[in-house]
Amino acid sequence: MINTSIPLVDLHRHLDGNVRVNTIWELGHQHGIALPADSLETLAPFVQIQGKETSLVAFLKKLDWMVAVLADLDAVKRVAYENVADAALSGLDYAELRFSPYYMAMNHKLPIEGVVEAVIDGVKAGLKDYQVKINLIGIMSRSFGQAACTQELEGLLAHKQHLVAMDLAGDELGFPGELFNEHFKRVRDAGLAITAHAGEAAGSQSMWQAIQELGATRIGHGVNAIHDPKLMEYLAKHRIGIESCPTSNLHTSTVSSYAEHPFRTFMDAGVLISLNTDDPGVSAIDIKHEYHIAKSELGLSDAELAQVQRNGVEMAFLSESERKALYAAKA
Ligand SMILES: O=c1[nH]cnc2c1ncn2[C@@H]1O[C@H](CO)[C@@H](O)[C@H]1O
Ligand SMILES: [Zn+2]
Repeated sequence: MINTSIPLVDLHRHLDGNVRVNTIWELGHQHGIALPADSLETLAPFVQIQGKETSLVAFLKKLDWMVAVLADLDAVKRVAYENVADAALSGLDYAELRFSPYYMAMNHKLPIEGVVEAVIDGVKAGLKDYQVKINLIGIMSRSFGQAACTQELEGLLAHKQHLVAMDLAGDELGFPGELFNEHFKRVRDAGLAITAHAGEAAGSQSMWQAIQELGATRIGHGVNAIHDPKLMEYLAKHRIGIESCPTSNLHTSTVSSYAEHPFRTFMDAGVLISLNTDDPGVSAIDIKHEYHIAKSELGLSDAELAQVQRNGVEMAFLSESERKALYAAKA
């Protein structure tokens, strides 16, 4: 199912949506933070999806316990370290880990720039112990409004040499992309690439906005493009990559079943599309699960899965020489 001669990548993976249940438990106890359950087994349903949620916003609440236990910068560093370990142990050759420092900092009033530094440190430490290539993407969490995103942007730009791109995540319906045009002008001026969550809770208009106004060259989810033939054509022609996360789309009720997921529609329209996990800790999945689902539920053949694997490498925020090196390591 996974072609071992092609690099396996995950380009859409929230570091702060992938905190181990055991780590939430340990950090909670270490820092005297009241948790909603008195055992590991009973804690899991508070942080992992059981069945599915009714909306994106309901889904996003599951991440709140993951950041509630980030009581100090060591906790942030630990979570970043474990994310590198999890990526390597799940068989990935390359992962782009994205994180929202404002969201990670807010419960315990940590310094935003300090959180960015702790994530970078934790990833560095992880790379000493595990074999995987990692790049970081900074997130602006739109759910906290424009001013919070300005603070978040500034904390991230202070360390822009450690980032490959910036993203906009959170409540897409409540906080449309137009509110963040100025923020993304600064991102473009800083020379970083841009991806944005769009067409997940809102319609195709949100994707046009992300592409034409924010400057996105990749789109997270993009599910709702299929209702807009002009957009589908545009995506294919301009090689705008769709970072698809089928299980997350089911868990947020963006699609009502795997059978209704439009992954195949994108492929048939010649759109560049890859498979990703989104919030592996919340969805309790790994990348292999998504390839398994793509085969068994989305109906992709092994040849199509190989194409999806290659699409991921093509979409990655890597230089051409890094892309070649990734392929060479598998040959
Ligand atoms: O599927 C998703 N759609 C939109 N936003 C998301 C998703 N998963 C996580 N976040 C958001 O990303 C930030 C943490 O990295 C938080 O703002 C969280 O709400
Ligand atoms: Zn996401």
